[in-house]
Amino acid sequence: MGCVLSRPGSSGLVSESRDQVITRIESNRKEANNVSVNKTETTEESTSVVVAVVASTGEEEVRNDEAIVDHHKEENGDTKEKKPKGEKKRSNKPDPRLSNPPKNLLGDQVAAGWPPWLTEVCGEALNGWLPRKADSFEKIEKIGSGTYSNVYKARDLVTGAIVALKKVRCDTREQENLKFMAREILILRRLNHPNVIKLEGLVTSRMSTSLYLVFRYMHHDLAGLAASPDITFTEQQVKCYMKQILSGLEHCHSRGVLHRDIKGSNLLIDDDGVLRIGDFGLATFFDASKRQVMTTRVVTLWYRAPELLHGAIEYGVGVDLWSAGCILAELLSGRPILPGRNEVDQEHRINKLCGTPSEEYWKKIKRNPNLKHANQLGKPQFKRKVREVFKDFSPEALSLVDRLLALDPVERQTATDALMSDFFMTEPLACDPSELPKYPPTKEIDAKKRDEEYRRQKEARKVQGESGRRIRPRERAPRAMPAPEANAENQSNINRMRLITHANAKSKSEKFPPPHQDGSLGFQVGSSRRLDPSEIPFTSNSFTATYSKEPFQTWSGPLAPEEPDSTAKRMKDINKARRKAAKLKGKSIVV
Ligand SMILES: Nc1ncnc2c1ncn2[C@@H]1O[C@H](COP(=O)(O)OP(=O)(O)OP(=O)(O)O)[C@@H](O)[C@H]1O
Repeated sequence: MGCVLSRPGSSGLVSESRDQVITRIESNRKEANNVSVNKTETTEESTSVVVAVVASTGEEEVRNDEAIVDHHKEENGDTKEKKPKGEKKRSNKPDPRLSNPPKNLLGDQVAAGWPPWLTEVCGEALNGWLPRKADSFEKIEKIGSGTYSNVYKARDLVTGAIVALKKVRCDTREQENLKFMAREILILRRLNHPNVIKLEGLVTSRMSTSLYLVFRYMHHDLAGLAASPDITFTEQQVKCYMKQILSGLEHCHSRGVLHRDIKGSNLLIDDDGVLRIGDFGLATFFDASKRQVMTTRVVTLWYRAPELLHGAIEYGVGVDLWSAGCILAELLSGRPILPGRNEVDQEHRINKLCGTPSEEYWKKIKRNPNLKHANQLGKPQFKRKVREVFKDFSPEALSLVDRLLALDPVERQTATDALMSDFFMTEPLACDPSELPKYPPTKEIDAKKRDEEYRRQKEARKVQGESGRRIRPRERAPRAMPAPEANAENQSNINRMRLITHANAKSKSEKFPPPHQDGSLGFQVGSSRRLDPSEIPFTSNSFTATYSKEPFQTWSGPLAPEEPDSTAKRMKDINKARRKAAKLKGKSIVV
């Protein structure tokens, strides 16, 4: 790439001046327009791109050594750029539905170093940015693994900052996948709030098919902290976390974004106690004033609102508030409150806790008329028991939990209303994030590593003929565990469904602990007894309920990267799994 200048006094990122960018763009425009999406990585670019394949943690990764350029021309989500004189004014009006940006803008972006496939799917989200190059970061270790991404801790060699690099799988043949990745980027660029993870930049190059999202490094996630046997939260700390979650949600909702996957492992926390909502992979734009049909296949099962389980295709902020209510009750009680094994079980648990939905409720929710819905007639009737089950919570906490877990989404009100509730206004007030304890690393992946190490040691002992059973630390006092993953609308979730199906043939679409592995819920491994919320010994003041001494397992996603696969094959797998599940359940399922 052409001239690269450092900008003194900036955040340390290396950038070009506007004139240089314009000159370079003009001189490269012709060449850029000839760049084809299908060119191979080894094609030589006039802008001195060197492509190297490096081995890292067993997987092959494409690393490009293109010149480093990246700057945020706008810190506050303002993507407007001044146009050179004489150039026709283009409308950069944001398009939530990712409609095509003007062709000449795409050309400029390719010239600026973005790969054409990326400009095609999310040109608008790239506005005002230039790509960072991969060799301006040094990978330290793998810290997370999601359905369609691997996350690495890395050092930004330009600024020295420690960052998280989320490597997303970008198969340019899979348009659906690209579309959802693009939506995540676009949404992240619209958001700017201390309690929402900020997309700091993108690492790619014109000829690259890989893409890294750069985020501030976050040391913990709430699922990891909550699952740690050594950590108990005080009410002040719970308030502090909840305040941050709700403030982040308030911002998302005010910008027309529904997160649709609020759960502990997506609530990232740094060493200063600041919580940021992360993983916008299932998020979507919404407009409360318009009717908008959306998928119900969102939100991890345990945190999924009843209207989604009931097939509502029109919904709003209530889905995130329900999840927030589940988290609040979980933090106060020390364990997940609605750990369903599948959708039917989840609905049943909700009914037992929140009461059977009324006729009014069914009239209100807008369900997909083309889908078969379970007949509600003849189902067991339950009375709402939220106030009984959580009777040990403080009155203010109970009142907020009761409101957030309302069956009618309208009654859940808004994040702003929740923030104004007595829970946050009465003593003990939320502590400041900086007053939260400094915790050792407690991510889900750390728990998984501990489990792997334990298994390795156990194997080694077996080989040595040692018979005595030692108790590993997490067996001593297991608490809330990270939840199973949701399935969802996008390809990544279709992939997820495939993996889940492989993991548990009985599962129609979810990954959940099978009965014999339900030790996490307070019962022995080997027991198939279900835990009813009413059986949980909740304590509101000490948050130190007694827990099972049995080992537990995390179920929040495969650690191994997925194999490349074709959409057709995936769909075949999914349909096969669905048929199998239907057979097992003895009824037909609408595919
Ligand atoms: N900014 C960050 N700092 C530190 N760790 C992070 C950061 N972002 C993500 N992680 C870790 O990586 C994991 C996976 O990230 P993320 O949830 O964004 O990916 P995903 O592919 O969408 O995952 P999933 O399939 O679970 O939804 C997280 O659970 C978290 O532990």
